[in-house]
Amino acid sequence: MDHFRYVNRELFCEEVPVRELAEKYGTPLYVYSQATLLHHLSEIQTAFASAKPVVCFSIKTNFNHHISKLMAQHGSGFDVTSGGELYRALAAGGTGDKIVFAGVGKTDEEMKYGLGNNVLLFNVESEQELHALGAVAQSMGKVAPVALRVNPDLPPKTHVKTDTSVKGVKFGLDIETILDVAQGVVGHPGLSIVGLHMHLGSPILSNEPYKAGGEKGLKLIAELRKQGHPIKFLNMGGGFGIHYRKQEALPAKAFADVILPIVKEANCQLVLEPGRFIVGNAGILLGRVIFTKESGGKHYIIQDAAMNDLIRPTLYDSFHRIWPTHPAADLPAPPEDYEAEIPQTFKQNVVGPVCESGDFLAKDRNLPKVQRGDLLAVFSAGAYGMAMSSNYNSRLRAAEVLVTGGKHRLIRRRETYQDLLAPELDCK
Ligand SMILES: Cc1ncc(COP(=O)(O)O)c(C=O)c1O
Ligand SMILES: N[C@@H](CCCC[NH3+])C(=O)O
Repeated sequence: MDHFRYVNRELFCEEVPVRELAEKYGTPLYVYSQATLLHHLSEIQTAFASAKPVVCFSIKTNFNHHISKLMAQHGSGFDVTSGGELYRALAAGGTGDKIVFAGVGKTDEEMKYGLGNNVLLFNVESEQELHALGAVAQSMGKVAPVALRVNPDLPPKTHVKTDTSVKGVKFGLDIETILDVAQGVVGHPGLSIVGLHMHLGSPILSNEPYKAGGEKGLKLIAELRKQGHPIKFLNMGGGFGIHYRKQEALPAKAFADVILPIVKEANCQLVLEPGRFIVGNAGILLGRVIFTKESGGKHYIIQDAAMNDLIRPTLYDSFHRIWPTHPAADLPAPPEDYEAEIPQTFKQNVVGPVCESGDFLAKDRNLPKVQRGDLLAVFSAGAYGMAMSSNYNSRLRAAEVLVTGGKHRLIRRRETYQDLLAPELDCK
């Protein structure tokens, strides 16, 4: 469910017309619906309730402090992948017992930071990391709780740049070598191998990979226990897909249907690391049309949201629905099928002002004619949108607004020109 809908040809977020938000806070602007966020978190909590999972919101998808606080207040823990993310998780009220620390390149300092805050699990991705973590833990008089991350070597599931469980990616321990690595640390005084972790890729639109990965995991857990490792946790990661193009994603229950029997058979505590599923459809990006032009036979809409605000189309050729916030009387709300003939539309490229040919939000998209000053909504932008934004071209990062019911509040102010220079001016 999401709470962005057209009423009388005007786009609302919950009970607020988004035009009001653009007028008050300016553009480009990220707008989030609190009801959608909490609905998706609770959909996961409910679907997996019988296993009493530790749900760790993957903070990399959207690290806004106010969103993290909402997550913590509603029972979520955090999946973090850097010292900075751990800092944010703790600042939002997260506690170590519900934090998992992932990442292929944790530094000694980051390991110390995690150990000092008693994180639930370190998801360990290589033999060197395992030994380094053991040494750091010993130097602190601690034992590090470890979930070994396995790369279960499954067929491709998603975009080549975001598939994390095919052979040859940098993530996890190869399924062929993980048991040897585990054997090498039996009895290590600084390590306790208490879990198995996998994160298959993102976004995934089928539950089959979770079944296949989980079944491989079951065999590994049995072998690890034979080696003497007290495996208590099965962390199935994140990756649950969302609706980008149309109603194409599975409900959380479909993932629970395949994961719950595996966790039961493994006799483990389930850990999950969903990100996109919770926040992806809870956010839109608003851009205002600056100019339109024709060039080389193509029609361009140049608006003020660019690749530095939302890099997913540039990076992965990702599809985000885009539609005017005030479509004309005879235009529908965003169409189900942009490839089909839509009356009064023609193929246009939606681009930003950045000096790169790759700066686009949509290519050859059926869209109606727009004018200077019109507002466009880019849908499903709540995950990996603001989080992957940058100051490229010295553009100011967008503001973020959270809507709940008929109320709205700024949760990140727009950057200023002074913000751009500040870290440099700190260096005299
Ligand atoms: C280890 C790990 N866990 C969780 C996630 C979150 O994935 P998603 O946002 O698709 O749920 C990611 C990102 O893909 C990840 O790398
Ligand atoms: N950042 C990606 C997915 C990678 C997830 C991180 N492991 C996206 O925008 O879809």
